[in-house]
Amino acid sequence: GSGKVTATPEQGDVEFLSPVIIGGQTMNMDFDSGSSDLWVFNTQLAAASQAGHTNFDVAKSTTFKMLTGSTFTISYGDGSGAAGNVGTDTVNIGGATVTSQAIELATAVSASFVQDTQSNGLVGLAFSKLNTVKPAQQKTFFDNAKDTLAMPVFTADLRKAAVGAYEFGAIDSTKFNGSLSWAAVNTTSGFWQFSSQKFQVGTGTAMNVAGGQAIADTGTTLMLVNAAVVNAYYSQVTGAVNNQTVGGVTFPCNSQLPDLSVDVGGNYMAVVRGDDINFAPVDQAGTTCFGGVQAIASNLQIYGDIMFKSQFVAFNNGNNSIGMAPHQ
Ligand SMILES: N#Cc1c(N)n[nH]c1N1CCCC1
Repeated sequence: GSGKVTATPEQGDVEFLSPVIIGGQTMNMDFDSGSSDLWVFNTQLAAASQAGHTNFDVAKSTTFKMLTGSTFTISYGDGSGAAGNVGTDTVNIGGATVTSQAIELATAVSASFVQDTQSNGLVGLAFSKLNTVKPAQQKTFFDNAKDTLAMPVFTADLRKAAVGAYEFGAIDSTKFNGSLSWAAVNTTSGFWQFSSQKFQVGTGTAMNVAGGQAIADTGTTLMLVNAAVVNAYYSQVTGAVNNQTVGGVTFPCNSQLPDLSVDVGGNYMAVVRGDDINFAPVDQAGTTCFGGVQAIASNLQIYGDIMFKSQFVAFNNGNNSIGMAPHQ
């Protein structure tokens, strides 16, 4: 079969939320191709952490089973994290169903998750080797579902300030222009990682990023790239400054931003629209804006939602490849 759900952007496209039915309870969750734990807000959490959230209630599920002795602890690159215990239940995402999916029940979550009351947990869609459950590591929803899907794929169709979709088991070719360009994925790191060794600012010449690698990460809001890319890009933007106070490059909100093209697997240049790189104002007057492309001090670049807003992306675990094409 296959399963399709909406992907609804939060204010400012900070993240995208999708409905997941767990033991008959519908939870709006953040699908994250950069991590591999499925964890939920639930009634074990302190009342102050539960406030404003939809909280999964084990007692209301007739199919939930505790995995006695199992725990999870996850921390993300932005310093946020969650920890708790684990059970299994039936998970239905748009019709794609797994009957015994590990459900990680947070007993502690960091402040940024508590404050984000629209999100009630994460669905990790990276490779299961990154799952944090102990003593026995658990599989992701996609790993559990893939053999029952018509095709071992899922796709991300994320749209700027508009409702998009995640689909499991099918590739909807009406959603992208032309045909998908496929790149080999190196699964060693547990991420959807591919070679990305070139970039181009606007209509300029293509430049090299030595040893450039990138991961496709729906759980990251921005695009975190090599400092050489950041410098080359913002050198073309009048008034762009590296603003330590706000923690990255800002520029005048009325800037005409160039597109940024990045190499995917050596045979496709994914064009990220300049308009999408104007992420958000940092001041009340809306005169200074924060860039959607920022530097990361590592060779592993993180292509997050800023890229997904320009590119339809297919994740293929059949032959471990990633397909991209401009949105239709
Ligand atoms: N940082 C970070 C991060 C990432 N690289 N992928 N997903 C992330 N998060 C999911 C929820 C909070 C952060």
